[in-house]
Amino acid sequence: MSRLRIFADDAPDTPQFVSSDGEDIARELKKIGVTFERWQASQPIEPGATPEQVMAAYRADIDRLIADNGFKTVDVVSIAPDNPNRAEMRKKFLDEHFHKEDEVRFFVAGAGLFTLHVDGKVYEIECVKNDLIAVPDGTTHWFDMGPEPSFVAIRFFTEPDGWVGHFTGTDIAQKFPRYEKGQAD
Ligand SMILES: CSCCC(=O)/C(O)=C/O
Ligand SMILES: [Fe+2]
Ligand code: NI
Repeated sequence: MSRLRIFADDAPDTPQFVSSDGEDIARELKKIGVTFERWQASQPIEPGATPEQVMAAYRADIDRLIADNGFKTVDVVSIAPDNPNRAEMRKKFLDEHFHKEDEVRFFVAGAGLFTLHVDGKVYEIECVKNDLIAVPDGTTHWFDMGPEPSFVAIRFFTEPDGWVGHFTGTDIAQKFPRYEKGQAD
């Protein structure tokens, strides 16, 4: 089940808000310009499936999102717990950064932890299969797939270069909870 926790950015031990209700999560995130929707990831995909398999299975959803939003690039992050590069892949997103475009991700299997840092608050979102999240450009955040990652996410980019992260150099991400779970579905 997806879950949102909201903290003050100087109080990582004390969440001010906790909910796994989809409408609660969408309402709270809308206040900071984030879209959160639960879709239907209808095609069975296993973490570790190839990008080609994922793209083929979700072609209709991908084409609709591209047509509606003008995305220029689509890719897939698909990782199973036994991936030999998992520690390196996890590290890539663990520190606070932002993007110069919206971050649009559709989880079609497994789970991961997005944490957003906005106006003195920290929004920790466990995203699971079926969740679509769109984070506005410039929002500082980090993402933890956990020590035994297990998820598949389709990523949509408006820039032709795909994923480009701008790191802020802060240590805030190290003060907030990491993702200790693997699979959530
Ligand atoms: C959930 S997809 C992998 C993480 C990612 O693309 C990103 O931008 C994290 O901040
Ligand atoms: Fe990101
Ligand atoms: Ni990022």
